[in-house]
Amino acid sequence: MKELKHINKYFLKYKWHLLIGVIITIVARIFLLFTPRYVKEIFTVVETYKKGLESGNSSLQAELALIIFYIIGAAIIAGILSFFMRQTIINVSRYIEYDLKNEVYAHYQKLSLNFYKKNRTGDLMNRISEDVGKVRMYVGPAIMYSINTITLFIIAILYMYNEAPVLTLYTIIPLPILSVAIYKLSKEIHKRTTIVQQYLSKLSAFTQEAFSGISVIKAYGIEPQTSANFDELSTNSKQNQLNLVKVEALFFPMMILLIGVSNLVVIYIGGLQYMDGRIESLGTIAEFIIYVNMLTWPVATVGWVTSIVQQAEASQKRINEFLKIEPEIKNTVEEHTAINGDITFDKVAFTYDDTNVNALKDISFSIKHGQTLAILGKTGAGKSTILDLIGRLYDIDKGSIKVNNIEISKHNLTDLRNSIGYVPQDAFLFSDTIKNNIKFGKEEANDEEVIEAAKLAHVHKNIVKFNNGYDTILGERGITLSGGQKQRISIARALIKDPEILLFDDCLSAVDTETEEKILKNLNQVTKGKTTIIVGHRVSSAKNADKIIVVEDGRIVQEGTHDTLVNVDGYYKHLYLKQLSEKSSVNN
Ligand SMILES: Nc1ncnc2c1ncn2[C@@H]1O[C@H](COP(=O)(O)OP(=O)(O)OP(=O)(O)O)[C@@H](O)[C@H]1O
Repeated sequence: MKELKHINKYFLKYKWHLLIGVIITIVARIFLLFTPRYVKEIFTVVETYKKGLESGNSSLQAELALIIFYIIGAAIIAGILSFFMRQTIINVSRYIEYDLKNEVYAHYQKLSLNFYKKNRTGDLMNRISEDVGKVRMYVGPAIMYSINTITLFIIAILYMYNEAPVLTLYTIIPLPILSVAIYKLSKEIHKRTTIVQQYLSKLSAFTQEAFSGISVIKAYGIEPQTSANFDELSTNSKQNQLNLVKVEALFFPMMILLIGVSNLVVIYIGGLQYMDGRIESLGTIAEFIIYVNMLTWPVATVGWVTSIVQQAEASQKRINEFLKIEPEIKNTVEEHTAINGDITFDKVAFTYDDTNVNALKDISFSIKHGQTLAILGKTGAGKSTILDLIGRLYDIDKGSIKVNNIEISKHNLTDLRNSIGYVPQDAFLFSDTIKNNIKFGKEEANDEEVIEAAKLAHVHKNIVKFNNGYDTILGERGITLSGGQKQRISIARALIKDPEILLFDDCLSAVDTETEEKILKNLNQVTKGKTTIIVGHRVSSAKNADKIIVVEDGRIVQEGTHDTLVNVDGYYKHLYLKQLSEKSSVNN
């Protein structure tokens, strides 16, 4: 129960709902327990009548009618109260499920990128859905059935003991056996459920990845292998489900057997006692048979509830594992910090935790507010890493990064990120309209602003050609768009934000050089007064920059402007000449 302590704060939040639920449950059980007593009453009335103590038939009918009326009345009241019992306790479990899901989701969002690299998406999804669902079972049904059992047990045993103490003893003897048997069975069910759960987790992680990468799977024609892998996983999953069903199937037969045995005990011992005259009325035996049947299910639920609690504990443990993870990147400054866009890197070194790749070894440069910096270099040189560090997606190991002459860790993290318009290398679009994808950069933007941003990113003409224009829904990851269109929508998203700092990570790689020139020309206008960093592989995207740096293996190997760098031997001049000759060969 250590892990489930986490839920206590929610119990406290909904304490009044729960208290009302508990009271209703108790009252409902009291009404339910009227039935066996009235059944005994019926026997007594009939027996008394038969003994000829009653004077007339009509009185017997009237008395029986009254008792039946009471039984029906008590059953209706117990039914109505049971409805409200569920409406309170089960509703609370749904509220807590909702709160817990939101808590986990909000926490996921705070966690750093490293967390997402270390954990598979399917696993994250499972913990927020399946595991939270299991914890709900503890919050709702487990608590409801426990109160139910305790109340029913106390009241019923009191009534029974009062009526026939010895018979009570014999009646309840089989119940602990039932409880222990169900507990053992539930434990086995739990063990097998955990295995089923693990396989479901693997299956959903696999499926999620396969569908995200469906275009690659199709392009490589590896559907048969993927299907075979899926088949293997789902066969294992099915086998485990069958193993589970086998033990689950024992549950009801075992209960029916024990109820049968208990009934026989009541009839046999009750019969003997009736013959001995220790029990006055046969009604007592009927009453006890109803008690036995009423108590069997709650007693069985003791084992079942124990298993629910164990499962919830295991699930909450998995949830807590994630909730305990502290975000690596923390906002340490609550007050707002102004950002105008001066950026300085001083001897920055950075190693990715998960791969141990020392991506940046010694990077120093500075760029003033309103200037443009271009970063070039071979693939894997560390260019994207530099951009990620400006947005503080990771914290550096050595050196310092300052924005506005203040260490970035001393900036309010939200302000820092809000001041950045970032266009990633891999444009990600949500399954939503084009308009909303662009407005993602500025939710309150109006249609004119959206169109303006799309025009600047040179994608407006493409969008209006779609039947639904800006309201065109994009498939998952925008698969209905070309790579270049996706990149340009991603650029529009950054531009509409009108941020102080614009970071373009090789975001024109999928557009032709002609469109690139047009976009760059537009960018020249928009980026006036903003600090802009363009990462690329083409000289065309760097030549107008105020400063160019060439990165190689995590270090700056060249620094200058286009005019200075084309005159020095090195990567930039080489690239320039190569791209110049490619261009002239295309023109010829
Ligand atoms: N998220 C990450 N986790 C671990 N290692 C990473 C991660 N991103 C990049 N790396 C590694 O860090 C090094 C620098 O990568 P980076 O993406 O910064 O290079 P780049 O210059 O932008 O390359 P490209 O031009 O291909 O985009 C590479 O060796 C890469 O494998």
